[in-house]
Amino acid sequence: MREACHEDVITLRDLSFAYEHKNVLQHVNFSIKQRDFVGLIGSNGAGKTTLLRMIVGLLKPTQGEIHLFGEPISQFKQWERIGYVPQKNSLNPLFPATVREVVMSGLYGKKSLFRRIAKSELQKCEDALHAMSIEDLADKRIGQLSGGQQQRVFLARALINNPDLLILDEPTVGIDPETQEGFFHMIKHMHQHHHITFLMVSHDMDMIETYLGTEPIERSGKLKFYVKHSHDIEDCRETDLTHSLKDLRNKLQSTISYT
Ligand SMILES: Nc1ncnc2c1ncn2[C@@H]1O[C@H](COP(=O)(O)OP(=O)(O)OP(=O)(O)O)[C@@H](O)[C@H]1O
Repeated sequence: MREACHEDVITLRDLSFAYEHKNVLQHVNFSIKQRDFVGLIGSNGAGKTTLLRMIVGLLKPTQGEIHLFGEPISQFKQWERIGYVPQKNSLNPLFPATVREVVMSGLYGKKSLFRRIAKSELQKCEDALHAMSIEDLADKRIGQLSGGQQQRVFLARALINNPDLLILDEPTVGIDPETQEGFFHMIKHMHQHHHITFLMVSHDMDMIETYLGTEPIERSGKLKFYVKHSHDIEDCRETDLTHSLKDLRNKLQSTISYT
């Protein structure tokens, strides 16, 4: 069971980044504590995706430090604690994998792709498919799915390790408003009941202001950080992720369209 505490999950110290000679981020300082929900806002080109890519180790800062769960990123090895859903438009729609293969790939991390897959790992995959209500899509090619369905596949992939931290880069871009609403219900539920820490880039100011308040807690250049801390959550009972999401899914299906 995850404990509510004040451990820093992400610490950014004096972080700067430049692509060749173009400065994108300068002297960013911010920390995210366990079970915070952080909304990262900024105009196009402000450096939001660049920041997320540094946090998940895909880009190296030009200057400054990143700590993950208290460890310098260069020494951090527990990548299964972090689920990352990149921006939809950075994916290749012709990728020739099935939904199940994409979700399973979330388990591999930095381990070999060619090792034997254990029964327990197959079960984790089925649970993640089930939680996102996409069991019936498991054998379809990812490229054949709608934008909303693809986002659920990538969320299932990010959830397969039961992560402590979920990093989402504009998860609802290109998705219709009703599906967006269902999606936000779901991630709020995951935040409140599953003690997951969230870092989410979004342009949806309605959702950000409704859940995280109207004032950013921190500004850095063109970036604004909106935060809901764990102690602001009224009801934070923890329940089993798969079953709880199934319940939520049933409730949502009876009120709004969720596909
Ligand atoms: N691989 C790259 N090489 C050079 N410049 C890049 C590269 N990727 C991004 N940039 C530039 O860096 C800046 C920040 O890009 P980034 O994608 O981080 O912005 P963003 O805030 O996520 O924008 P958006 O809201 O449009 O997704 C932009 O000016 C972009 O053109």
